[in-house]
Amino acid sequence: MRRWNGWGDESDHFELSDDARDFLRARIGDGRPPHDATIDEALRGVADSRVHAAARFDTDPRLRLLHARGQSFPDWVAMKSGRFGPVADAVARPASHEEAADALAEAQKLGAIVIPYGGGTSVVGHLNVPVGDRPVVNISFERMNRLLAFDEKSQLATFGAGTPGPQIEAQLRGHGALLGHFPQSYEFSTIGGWVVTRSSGQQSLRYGRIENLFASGRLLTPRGALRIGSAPASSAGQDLREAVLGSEGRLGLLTEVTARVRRLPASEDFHAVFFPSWEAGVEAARAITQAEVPLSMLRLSNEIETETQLRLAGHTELIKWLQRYLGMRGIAQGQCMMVIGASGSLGATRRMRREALAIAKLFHGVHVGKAIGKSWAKNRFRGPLLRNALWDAGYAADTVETAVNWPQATATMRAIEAAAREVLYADNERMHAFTHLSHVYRQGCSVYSTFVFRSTGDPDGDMERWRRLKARVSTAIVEHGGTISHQHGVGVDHAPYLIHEKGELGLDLMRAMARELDPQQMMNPGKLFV
Ligand SMILES: Cc1cc2nc3c(=O)[nH]c(=O)nc-3n(C[C@H](O)[C@H](O)[C@H](O)COP(=O)(O)OP(=O)(O)OC[C@H]3O[C@@H](n4cnc5c(N)ncnc54)[C@H](O)[C@@H]3O)c2cc1C
Repeated sequence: MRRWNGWGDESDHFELSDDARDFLRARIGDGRPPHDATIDEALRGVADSRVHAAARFDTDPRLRLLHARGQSFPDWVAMKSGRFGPVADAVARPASHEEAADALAEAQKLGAIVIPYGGGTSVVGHLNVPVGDRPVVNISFERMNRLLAFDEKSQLATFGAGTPGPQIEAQLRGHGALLGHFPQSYEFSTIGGWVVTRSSGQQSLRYGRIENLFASGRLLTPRGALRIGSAPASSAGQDLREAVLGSEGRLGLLTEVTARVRRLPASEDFHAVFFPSWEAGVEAARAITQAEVPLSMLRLSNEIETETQLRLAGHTELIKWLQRYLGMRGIAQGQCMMVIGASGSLGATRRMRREALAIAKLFHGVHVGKAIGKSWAKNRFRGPLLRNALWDAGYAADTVETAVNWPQATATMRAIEAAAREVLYADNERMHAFTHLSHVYRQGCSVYSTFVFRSTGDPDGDMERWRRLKARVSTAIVEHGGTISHQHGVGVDHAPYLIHEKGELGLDLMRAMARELDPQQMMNPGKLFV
């Protein structure tokens, strides 16, 4: 069963080894283990529903609670403390496009606000329930989780919008196909959620971001249904798929998604390369990308992330061997790890790897073989479980991400980390901040930073710290010309910064589109823009 107040399945744990605990203690001090609320305590805070249970809506308090939050830092503090804040008055769980249309019509009759719910993995407050006089309902897509159509010749697959990653790939495998969209939240996030948040998977270098995979879909707006996209390409005016991508539930319910799929690759492998410095690694990443080596992924960790990953992974013997080997090859302090992935036919995979490694060598990259890459691939969806273990040990964690042009990559990374560290100086506390580049483009790359700090032991104290952190790092991002989000979307947490990239007129255009399709402003108000 999925954890109600954390990440992952309840049976799935990521233990912090003694070495990992020592490492954190040395970096930021002893953690302060929290006192978490039980679900019964949390349920006591759920207000009575303001709507009567109706054909499509269930008012069960537990169900409402389980749909009330995502995975952002404020969501975690709310779930862990049991102080959820407002929850929706009812939840509908349609099993088809038609049932979703009925639920939307019923919500309209109730004069309710609708918050669409995919997998609940939002990390920016997309699912927050607003306070106000209007009732609020969740329309959740968890029952719309099937492959509905498969067009072998066109390589198109249509899914119910609530289909999560593993179910997508399992159903496609039977047709010898794959989608190849692997966000780290893959186990729980859904294809509908991916489209409306403009998600990016770990192997987007080969498979593309969700905007490249989204061929067409069905959108139920309060003003009626829209079919979007279909032809392989079109010059017939503006592409309405672009309006749906990133719409964050503001335009309506995306009920079905037709995605461009591929044949399953015959071979796939991941290799690790170590660089003597971050700067060498970034230049190698840029050179490999601009040489258009068709890798499936490339991820470069900075010095601190490299050390943190190796220490928290707990493979003591492998790491000793690695350090001896790297030492002999002249790589010691400041080492940065790059993981590259290649997928395709056996021959193509080998060729890509050879080409990438040859370029890496020009920047003094040392190839250390498959073991680390293999372990990264095996554990790539397990990383977020660490957040549970950190929390239990008294440490809080959060992340930010952006994308910038290549010349800004290093300065942005350093500025984000410096801003995060400065936040805690006033409290006489230390921040453990580390970064990687994981999505690379010819023009630039994403920059993804993680922060670990000691919990204050008090939900209000943690939130106060987080607000300062979020404000400082978001400001550092916009000052460096970065987007406020490369992959997580806007929600409420990033909304104040959207103006920097869209401008007033651009925001007006977005608001106008929502007004046109949703005149009663019932669809997820307060998210993306106000
Ligand atoms: C541990 C972790 C790792 C993550 N890693 C990545 C990553 O690698 N890449 C990445 O891109 N993101 C990542 N995310 C962020 C998150 O998974 C994505 O934003 C994801 O796309 C959200 O999908 P979801 O189905 O969970 O949507 P939800 O969280 O349920 O909803 C997100 C927003 O979409 C709306 N929505 C959802 N479904 C529909 C629908 N069918 N119609 C209309 N509106 C809808 C909701 O109203 C809400 O506004 C991560 C999150 C976590 C917690």
